[in-house]
Amino acid sequence: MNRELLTKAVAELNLELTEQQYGACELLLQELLRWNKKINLTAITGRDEMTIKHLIDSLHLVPELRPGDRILDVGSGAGFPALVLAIVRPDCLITSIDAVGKKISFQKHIGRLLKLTNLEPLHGRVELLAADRSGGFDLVTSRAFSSLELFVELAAPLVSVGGRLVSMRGIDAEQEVGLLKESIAAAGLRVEPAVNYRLPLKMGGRSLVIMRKAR
Ligand SMILES: C[S@@+](CC[C@H](N)C(=O)[O-])C[C@H]1O[C@@H](n2cnc3c(N)ncnc32)[C@H](O)[C@@H]1O
Repeated sequence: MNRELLTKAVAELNLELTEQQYGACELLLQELLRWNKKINLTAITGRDEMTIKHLIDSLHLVPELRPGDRILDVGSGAGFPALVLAIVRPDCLITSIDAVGKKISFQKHIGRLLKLTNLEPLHGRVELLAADRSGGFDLVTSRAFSSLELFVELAAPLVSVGGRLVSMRGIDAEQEVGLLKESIAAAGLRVEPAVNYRLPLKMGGRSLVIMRKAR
C-alpha cells in the first residue's frame, strides 16, 4: 500500500482514519495479493494502482454514508467498496453480495481477520435478495457491476423509501443517466447531483450517480 497517497486522499476527502484503520487497509491489500496467487480475485496488483483503484476509489463513497446506515454492495467481487466501508465506518452495517463463492470466501476471511462485526458477506445472486430484504437498505451501491439500467432494476426494490442508490461509474455517466430518465422515474427514483472526481496519478475520472427513492 502507498501510505502517502492514501493519507493525502483521506485528507482531501475530509476523512479521519485511525492508525488501526490504516493498518487494516494495508492488511487487506496484503491478503488480496496473497490470495490472488492461488485464486484469481483481481487484475490490479501494482502497489500504487491497488491503493488508488481499490482503496481511494472506494473511500469516495464514505461522505455519502450517514451514521447507522444499512448499506448493500451489489456485485462486490473481492470486496470493493464493501470491505473499505466496513473498515472505515464501524457505525454502518455493510452487506455485500456476489455470485462467485471464492470472492465471498475472501471477504469472509477478511471479516474474521480484521474482526469486522459490521460486515455481512452473502454468496448468491442479488436477484434473490428481493424476496426477503426488500426495502431493507438505506443505501445500495455497486462498482463495475452492470449497466446503470440493470443496477436500477435490481437495486431499486432493495432500498428503503428516502434511501439512495449510488452507482460508482466512469466519468461519462451523465449521458447514460440522460438516456435512462424514464426508467429511473418509473422505478420511483429521483436523480440527485452526481459527485465527479479524479483519481490520483491520472488513473481516470469517476462519477457517483446518486438516485433517491421517492416512493
Ligand atoms: C467486475 S466485478 C466488480 C467487483 C467489485 N465491485 C470491484 O469493483 O472491484 C463484478 C462482480 O459482479 C458479480 N455479479 C455479476 N452479476 C451478479 C448478480 N446477479 N448477483 C451478484 N453478483 C453478481 C460478479 O461475480 C463479479 O464479481
